[in-house]
Amino acid sequence: MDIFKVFTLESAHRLPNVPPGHKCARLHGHSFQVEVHVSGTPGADTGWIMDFGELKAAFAPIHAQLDHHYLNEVPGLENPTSERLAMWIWERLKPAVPALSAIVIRETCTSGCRYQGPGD
Ligand SMILES: Nc1nc2c(c(=O)[nH]1)N=C([C@H](O)[C@H](O)COP(=O)(O)OP(=O)(O)OP(=O)(O)O)CN2
Ligand SMILES: [Zn+2]
Repeated sequence: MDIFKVFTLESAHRLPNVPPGHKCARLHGHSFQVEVHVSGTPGADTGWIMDFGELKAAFAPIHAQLDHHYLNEVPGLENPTSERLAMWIWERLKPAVPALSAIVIRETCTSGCRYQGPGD
């Protein structure tokens, strides 16, 4: 089984490595939706895999680093595609949430990515 919690990031970015004339080379912003998935078996007493509140607390420092920030200026996110953002979040959240199983980024209503860890 897997549980998930959704976080929203209001962030600006531009993509520095796109071909000349590409619209994403220009500075623009998104309401990124970040789905954090955690897998496991519900505890016999708790009935849950992990408290959603604990997940929110683990994500809080990441949210603080990204929300209302220019992502290109965040170390490690110089080319902030959805794919890079998903991997960046995974690397920082995994130590606090070992059962982390996927990071899903929704960059727009129609575009996004899903990352399930190294090798994916
Ligand atoms: N594989 C990726 N492709 C693109 C990324 C990305 O992160 N990974 N990012 C962008 C841009 O940041 C852009 O803001 C989003 O692109 P797009 O889906 O083309 O946005 P639209 O709002 O124009 O989408 P439509 O629903 O088709 O209007 C570009 N590519
Ligand atoms: Zn964009």
